[in-house]
Amino acid sequence: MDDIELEEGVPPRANGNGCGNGHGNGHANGGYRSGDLERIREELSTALRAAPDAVPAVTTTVLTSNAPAAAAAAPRGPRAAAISIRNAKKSYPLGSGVVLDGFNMTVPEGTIYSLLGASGCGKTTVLSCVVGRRRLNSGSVTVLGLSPGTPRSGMPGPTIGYMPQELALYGGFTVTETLQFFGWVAGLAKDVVRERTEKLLSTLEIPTENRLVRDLSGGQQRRVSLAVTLIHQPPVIILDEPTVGVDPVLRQNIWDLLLHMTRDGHTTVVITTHYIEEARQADTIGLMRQGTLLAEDSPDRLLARYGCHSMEDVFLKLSLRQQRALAVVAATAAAAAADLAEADGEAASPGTTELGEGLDERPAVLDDPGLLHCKPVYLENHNNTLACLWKNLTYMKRNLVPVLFVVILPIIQCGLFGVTVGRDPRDLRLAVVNDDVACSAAIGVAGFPGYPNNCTTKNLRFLSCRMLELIDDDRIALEPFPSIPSALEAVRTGKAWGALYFPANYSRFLAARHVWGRYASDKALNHSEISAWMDMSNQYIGHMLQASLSLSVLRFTRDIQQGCHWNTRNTPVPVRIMEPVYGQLEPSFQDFCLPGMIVTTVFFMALLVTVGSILEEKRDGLMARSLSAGVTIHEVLAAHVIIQMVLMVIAMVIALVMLLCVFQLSNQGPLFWVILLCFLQGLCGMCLGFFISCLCDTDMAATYMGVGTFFPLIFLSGMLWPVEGMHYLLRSVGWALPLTLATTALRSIMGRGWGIDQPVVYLGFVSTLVWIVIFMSITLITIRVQKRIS
Ligand SMILES: Nc1ncnc2c1ncn2[C@@H]1O[C@H](COP(=O)(O)OP(=O)(O)OP(=O)(O)O)[C@@H](O)[C@H]1O
Repeated sequence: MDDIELEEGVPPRANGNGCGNGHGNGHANGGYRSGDLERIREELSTALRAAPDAVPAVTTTVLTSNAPAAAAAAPRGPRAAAISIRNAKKSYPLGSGVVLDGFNMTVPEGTIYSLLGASGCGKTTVLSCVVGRRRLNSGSVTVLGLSPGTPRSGMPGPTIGYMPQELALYGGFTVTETLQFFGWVAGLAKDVVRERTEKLLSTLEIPTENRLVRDLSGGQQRRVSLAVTLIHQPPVIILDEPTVGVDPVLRQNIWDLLLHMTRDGHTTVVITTHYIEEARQADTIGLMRQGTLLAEDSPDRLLARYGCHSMEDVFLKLSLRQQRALAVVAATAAAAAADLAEADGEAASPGTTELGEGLDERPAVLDDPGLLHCKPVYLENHNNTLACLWKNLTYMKRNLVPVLFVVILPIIQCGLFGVTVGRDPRDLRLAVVNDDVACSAAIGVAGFPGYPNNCTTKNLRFLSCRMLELIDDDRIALEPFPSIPSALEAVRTGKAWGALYFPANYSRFLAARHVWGRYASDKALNHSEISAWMDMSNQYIGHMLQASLSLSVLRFTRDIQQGCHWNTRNTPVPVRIMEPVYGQLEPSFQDFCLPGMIVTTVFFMALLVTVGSILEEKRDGLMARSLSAGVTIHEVLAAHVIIQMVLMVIAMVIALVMLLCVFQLSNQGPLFWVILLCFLQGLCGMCLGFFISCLCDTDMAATYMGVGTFFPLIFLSGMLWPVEGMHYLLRSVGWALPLTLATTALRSIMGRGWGIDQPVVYLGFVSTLVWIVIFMSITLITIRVQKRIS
């Protein structure tokens, strides 16, 4: 196994940046054997155990603005491991391949550790596991002796200051508001935040005037992000590429600041950077490639060990070595796989395990009560919800769109509903052919003689004209036609919705029909009938015209009976329509739609505003940063619930005022139950909004989900059509949905005046509450699952 050629054919670098045969690590021909690796390992272990300063010493410097760091090494004894990662393995559920593959890393307490590696090698993954944002598939991470993510570890939270790679700032906040929020979350007093803000702004050269973060340059924004990380002076600071896009002088300032902070040995910094040479200021450099740590040691020792003049060359050398090892492993027979894997492991991470072994896993500070500020911060900050509430309010102050949306949308929606839906169609044309009498000119004008004292077949006249007068109202416009074919042609060509025909001597035969009753002749019966041809292509208009004609006939019959002093109960249809128990004799479609309209408005308004505000927070890692700072997801949700509830109440009040006061739509029931049910429906919409924003990361995905739920809920809720009219399978689905029973309950409250004691009403409340619990539960479960698999 030792004979495996690990670096055959790699030419030694001849120029100044190349590596010589440094410290026994390489052969003159550039070839390395796993035996060499073994030797390197042993040397490192021996050195580590023999020398008291074997572990990277703390570099101290004075913080001077615009001055290069005067790094004065102060040799110190072995350090406790502030961060220790052992045999970490990690892959993403939706990612391709293994990201961390047996990764080991040891960060001595009170030092700066610079993690270097190519893009995509897994640096951010390592850091996010350290701060407790993600979990390893296997292996262990300890920070100050505790596992991040465990209860009371303070991680995520104030123990660690984490500057993520993405900006993760509220663009609509000023710099001071940003620091105020994160200071508040960290539990700092206002004056402490103010004092530290001043110092950080001056050190990091951030513009002090009250500029919005989004109006700063990219570099300035990154410095604000760094200031947010440092504001609470955490014992462990994790910085993911803090110097990207920063001017070299300022970059040095940032390093000076980090060196200054670690000077007393109580603050530990892990930093990733693309500027390899700047990493030489770190106490320890970890070189990472393809999910494993190739080496970790002080910069000088790395250079000396590999005989290189620059860190780039050390990295190149180790990378080639790893590549060779991996190639050999891939090409070797399966029988030797176990041995090869061992060789590969040795080649891939020389010295890392030994370095780790040389350190005490349990931080010394945990046994030293004098070093309180190095202990994990077990803050239980009950102010987080308040801080999030303040943040949401400040955000709303800067983004009035959601507020305007909540105020204006109900006005527009209810206004449009009031003026469009449910209003009876007007001026529907009916073609009339009257062969009875020539009253066409008098249609719509009360110009006929009254009923005679003695109503007989002979002296009852103009009955067709009286009938037409009773038909005519705002909804129907009668138009005379000379003949049946011409009237039918008008219907066929869409000029009229129907045609009516009064036969010759209609008045006389109708009088005979009334006077003679069951003795009336067939001729009298035939000639006393009106013929009607309707255009039924529009169901609502067709039915409305038919109903209007039938009602007119009834009214007309009563009119004759009253005019002639006959018994008014002798009607052609022996059904007496009494005053309705609930509603009106001619119910309006508007009244039918109204409850569904209110419920859906409140429900979907709350859903939209919730999804919008949470996605806004998730975008650019904003929420992730708050969570890393110690805010819990429950606190984030609680702050949103409070704000959304206020917005919802405003929207609901506007909607109800518009519908009930402005348009005077009818509500027979107690307003209290109407308001409470609407409020709960809003809450229900909000909870569905939470669920959607948990599932979706982009506005587009959320829009698809929102629209995808809108239409099924509208159609199945019974808002547009009675649920009783649906297919029986759909009916059961419809009743189970969040809006259906609530709409039915509201309809019963508003239309029948029922209270909570009626099953239909309280079932609406129960169903809404059950859906709130369901949406909240699946949201929390989703959050947990996402956390587990992230
Ligand atoms: N959420 C995720 N789902 C799936 N794959 C992911 C996810 N996050 C990262 N990866 C993948 O994991 C690998 C390591 O990513 P990571 O961000 O840790 O690399 P990095 O070294 O920090 O890169 P860079 O220097 O460019 O930021 C990459 O291949 C990346 O595509």
